[in-house]
Amino acid sequence: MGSVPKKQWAQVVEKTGGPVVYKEIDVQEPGPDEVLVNIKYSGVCHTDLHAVNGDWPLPTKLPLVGGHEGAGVVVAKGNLVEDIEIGDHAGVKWINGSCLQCDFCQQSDEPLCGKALLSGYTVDGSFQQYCIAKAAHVARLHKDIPLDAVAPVLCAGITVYKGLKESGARPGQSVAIVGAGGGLGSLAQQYAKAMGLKTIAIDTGDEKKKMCTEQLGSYAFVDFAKSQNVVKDVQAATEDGLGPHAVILVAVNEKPFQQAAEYVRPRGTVICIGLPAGAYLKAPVFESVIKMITIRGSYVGNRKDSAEALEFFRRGVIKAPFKVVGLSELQKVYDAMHQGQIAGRYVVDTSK
Ligand SMILES: NC(=O)c1ccc[n+]([C@@H]2O[C@H](COP(=O)([O-])OP(=O)(O)OC[C@H]3O[C@@H](n4cnc5c(N)ncnc54)[C@H](O)[C@@H]3O)[C@@H](O)[C@H]2O)c1
Ligand SMILES: [Zn+2]
Ligand SMILES: [Zn+2]
Repeated sequence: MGSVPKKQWAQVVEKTGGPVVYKEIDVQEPGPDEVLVNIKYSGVCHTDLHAVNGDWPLPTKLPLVGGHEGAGVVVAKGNLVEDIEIGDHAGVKWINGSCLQCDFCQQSDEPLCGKALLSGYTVDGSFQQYCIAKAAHVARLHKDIPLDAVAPVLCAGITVYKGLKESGARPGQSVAIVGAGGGLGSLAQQYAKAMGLKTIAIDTGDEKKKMCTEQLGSYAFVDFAKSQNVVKDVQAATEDGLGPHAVILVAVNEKPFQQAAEYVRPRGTVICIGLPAGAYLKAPVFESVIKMITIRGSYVGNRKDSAEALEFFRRGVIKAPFKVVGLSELQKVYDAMHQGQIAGRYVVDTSK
């Protein structure tokens, strides 16, 4: 493997509940259809915190190296890999690999593949310096793309871009982004803007309000913690008071999943993306029927969605705030995320 070291630094979940342990571990060798990516930067997604806490009905591998927004350079590849070269820039996504043969893979619904490998969940992810992924699934990154800024696009960006497409919202229409101040939410506002949509941001606190309205392009902000009536306030924020055409739910609490159907516009669509632990969706049957509301789930994106979302970013129309800290400080990022204190995204630099 040439210049690839035998040992590397990683953040390891040794037991569910954490904390993560920063330590030296072995570098693995890629299999025949895999590449080894020298991760330079990795975004920290709330999913990584769900994985540490073990709060989803899907067990993680243990010990686990989390992370699934890894941007870096290909340093080794298996002998079956022909369309990506050593030295190319690549991104490790949530979908680390899929069978490419099943009903879903054949129809490019790779996230639905029953054999999908999940980076930082069922296989080791990007919170290490050298990460393995299936060559078919690593994102191809142009060399003019900065590896720190692009990291959050590899999950958050792809996911919200896909969710906006699934919503069917058209240019000129309005979309409520619920959880707008977080990683997915901040990128959702930027993708929506680039797609010609108007956004209403819903989250809490002055820092997030300022970011959403002054930096990310939302024309209105509803503070869910201060509002006496979120449903009324969201509807009132639309021009005719009838509510937004679509709602993108990226919040980490159950409440908004039980409110969105009430304020979405007749004929509107509620897209569920956030995955709060143990939560249930709720919608009034009467209003949902007579308003002809659609409620649907949206789960990351396929390879084409990923390439499209990355192309928006490469063109310079997506700019979301992020802060860089060393990989060694990952636990501090989790603590802040747990408190809901992060506006935008944290990205870890694997060299420190
Ligand atoms: N479906 C998918 O494919 C997919 C992909 C990636 C992440 N996710 C999930 O999306 C969620 C968000 O991830 P993230 O990394 O953006 O998290 P984050 O912690 O960066 O942001 C979550 C935001 O939700 C806000 N929030 C909490 N309660 C709220 C409420 N009642 N109303 C409005 N906003 C509220 C928080 O203040 C925070 O700003 C997580 O559950 C994550 O696992 C899903
Ligand atoms: Zn993610
Ligand atoms: Zn498959």
